[in-house]
Amino acid sequence: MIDGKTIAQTVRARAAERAQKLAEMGIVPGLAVILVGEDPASQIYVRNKSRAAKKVGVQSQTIVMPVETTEAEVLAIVAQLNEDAAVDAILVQSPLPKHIDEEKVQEAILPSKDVDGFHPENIGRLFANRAGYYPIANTPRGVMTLLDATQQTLHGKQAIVIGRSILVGRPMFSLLERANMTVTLAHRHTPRAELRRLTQQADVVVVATGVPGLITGDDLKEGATVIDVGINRLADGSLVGDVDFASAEPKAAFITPVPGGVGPMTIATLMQTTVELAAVNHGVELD
Ligand SMILES: NC(=O)C1=CN([C@@H]2O[C@H](COP(=O)(O)OP(=O)(O)OC[C@H]3O[C@@H](n4cnc5c(N)ncnc54)[C@H](OP(=O)(O)O)[C@@H]3O)[C@@H](O)[C@H]2O)C=CC1
Ligand SMILES: Nc1nc(=O)c2c([nH]1)NC[C@@H]1CN(c3ccc(C(=O)N[C@@H](CCC(=O)O)C(=O)O)cc3)C=[N+]21
Repeated sequence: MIDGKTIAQTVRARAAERAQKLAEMGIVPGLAVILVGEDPASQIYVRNKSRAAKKVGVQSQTIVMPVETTEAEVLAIVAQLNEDAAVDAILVQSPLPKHIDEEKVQEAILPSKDVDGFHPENIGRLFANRAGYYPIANTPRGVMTLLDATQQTLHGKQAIVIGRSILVGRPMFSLLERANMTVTLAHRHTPRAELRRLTQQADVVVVATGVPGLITGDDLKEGATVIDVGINRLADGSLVGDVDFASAEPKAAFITPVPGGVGPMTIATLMQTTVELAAVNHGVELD
């Protein structure tokens, strides 16, 4: 079992240390989160994020807007936060209500404050494997930290990423490719039988679809590493991932639970990125 909570704690402690260093220079890392409407996964995220920010020494504010908010109103808030020197990092919760063009909002955020790494400029840098600092989406970045913690060799091995969103799947693909893995990117058009054939060959399986129980033990190779990104709230109120944990766990060498796996890592990595952006934006070099 990959203990996301413990690894997240280590990342958070390191972020707190760096935030402390910045505080000594009079710099308090600032994070602004915009939440429009009510998405269950986003609400969990917002709640846990505020708690973590307090512990790390990040000044966080959450701007909650009703579901009928217009695109112009969201863009106006983004413009205001872009100008605000106390804000180093801006996060607009995804998904936005359907009447708002999400891409337009993502492109309105200054690339230097783009804590999700959604801006095409930052995505392009990641995809092109550019050197230098730029923000990378926190969930896939956190997954790389979890994989690191398993201390296995990734290069030359096979990985499959299921799901291709800009939030998880696409940056995950780039990061695994950057680790010199051979990566397959699967999605809704991947035929079920083919998906199974591909996952059965993979050393690392990352599932980010929002489909509970999509991957079971029968889909996996013996000794695979299974990363379950999915967060699904069932009718009975329980929280489950996209992997059928009971059947997958005996087959896997390493597996992340839900809750307690990727979720806490996302939060910790968000704190890490916020502190990094604060340093970069103030021209401070952190060790
Ligand atoms: N733990 C964490 O920190 C985080 C968890 N999440 C969770 O991860 C999940 C995915 O999030 P996100 O990427 O934003 O979701 P999206 O809905 O944006 O994307 C889902 C992706 O899964 C693919 N997909 C859907 N159904 C299937 C299927 N049956 N077979 C293969 N592929 C499929 C879709 O394919 P197509 O492109 O063809 O439509 C799409 O690419 C959600 O449960 C979300 O709540 C998200 C972010 C962080
Ligand atoms: N712009 C944007 N960036 C995101 O990164 C983003 C987003 N929008 N929209 C929603 C999804 C979802 N997401 C989660 C992060 C952490 C937990 C989390 O903390 N999970 C814990 C908590 C469980 C609980 O509290 O019950 C766990 O899995 O153990 C959940 C969900 C980030 N997302």
